Amino acid sequence: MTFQTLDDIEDGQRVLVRLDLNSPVEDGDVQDNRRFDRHAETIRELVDRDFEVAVMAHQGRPGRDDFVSLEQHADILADHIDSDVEFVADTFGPDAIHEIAGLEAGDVLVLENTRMCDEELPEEDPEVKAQTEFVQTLKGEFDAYVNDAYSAAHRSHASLVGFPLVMDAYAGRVMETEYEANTAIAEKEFEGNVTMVVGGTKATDVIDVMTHLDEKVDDFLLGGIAGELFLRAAGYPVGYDIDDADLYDHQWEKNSEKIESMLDAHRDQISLAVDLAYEDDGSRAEQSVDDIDEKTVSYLDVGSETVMEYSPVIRDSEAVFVKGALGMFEDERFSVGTAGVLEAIADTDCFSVVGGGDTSRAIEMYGMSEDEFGHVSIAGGAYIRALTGAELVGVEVLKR
Ligand SMILES: Nc1ncnc2c1ncn2[C@@H]1O[C@H](COP(=O)(O)OP(=O)(O)OP(=O)(O)O)[C@@H](O)[C@H]1O
Ligand SMILES: O=C(O)[C@H](O)COP(=O)(O)O
Repeated sequence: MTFQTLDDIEDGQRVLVRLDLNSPVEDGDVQDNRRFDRHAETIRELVDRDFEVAVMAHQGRPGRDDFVSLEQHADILADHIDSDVEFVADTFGPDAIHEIAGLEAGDVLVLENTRMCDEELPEEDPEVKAQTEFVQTLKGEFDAYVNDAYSAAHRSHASLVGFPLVMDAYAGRVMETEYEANTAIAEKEFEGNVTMVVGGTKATDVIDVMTHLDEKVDDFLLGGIAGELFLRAAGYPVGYDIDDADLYDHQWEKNSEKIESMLDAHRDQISLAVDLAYEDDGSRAEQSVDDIDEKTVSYLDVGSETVMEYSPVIRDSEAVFVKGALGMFEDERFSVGTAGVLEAIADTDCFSVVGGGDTSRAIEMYGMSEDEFGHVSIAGGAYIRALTGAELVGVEVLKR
């Protein structure tokens, strides 16, 4: 192991712990998900070992609907560790310092959303982040820093990269497990076919992964919003915003050239949806992409014919990686694509990895279990960067 872990720290210290509790927020309600479950193991261990624990985490980004307080996260975490968790609506000001001072052995306190602190977000070098007032103030309150937020480790934000430069720093259990699994996967060689299912909402992530893995992956099966943008590049009248939606056009402007050249260079490797699903009078309806003359509805899933085409490719693969959902699976009507490919993977004995904070939620939601997959990562962006062999800044600073 290249960094210190919880095996290397003496019990009973005052620790500042960075988790990634970034979650889907529906109508203001934070949705419980696998991230709580995983991080609870780290926190439970710290509680059992009499540490005094203050938790830092982020939620959403300023300006977005999911940029909310961590008050609900503290309650959800309390359920997962089956013990009290206090919350303070302050990141590093006098209220936070007061609550931190009152911590006793086995106590857990969640500090307010780190992204409510101005010094957290701009991506800057770890050396710059280490000198912020945020880091300099909190470091004096603790004996050590623990980073468990592997899924945010691709961000050079103060709470992730500043503290390890000025404090004793350790990797939490999630950091350790995800790092080992994802690094091993990146180094693995496969003799048979390797397939990657790519979807979700983030076109840049999808292009990145396709660009870096085009030699390792034999077949890319596309869906989701990213898949629609590829259909647009292939000449279909889909993949642009209608009504007030803001999902496609800005991503198209940023990425169209890359998508077009990717499609040109790798047409044989890339499978696009042959049909798409939309809402019609409250029900699911499907349409072949060849029959779409003009986009008049929002497509929320790939169609059943697409799943029938993708499933045999998965069955014939030695390894399958998933990043991003093929549709808006949170609504059961539009879960056919995502649940269909996940079931096809679960039914074969291929090596499989499912990544993405949101996407991995579909596993239990549709009656499958984590054991049916090789590795289920709670990371999205960090997972695909790791697969491409890229270093994660939050991990690198822990190694120093
Ligand atoms: N056609 C679609 N319209 C609207 N939403 C879609 C569509 N297809 C997929 N999605 C959404 O994509 C989301 C998952 O993909 P996304 O890439 O955003 O997250 P992720 O894979 O969990 O990764 P990360 O952890 O980086 O957020 C799901 O919440 C799903 O609802
Ligand atoms: O949910 C994630 O993928 C991580 O928490 C990083 O969040 P961000 O993409 O908003 O930086």
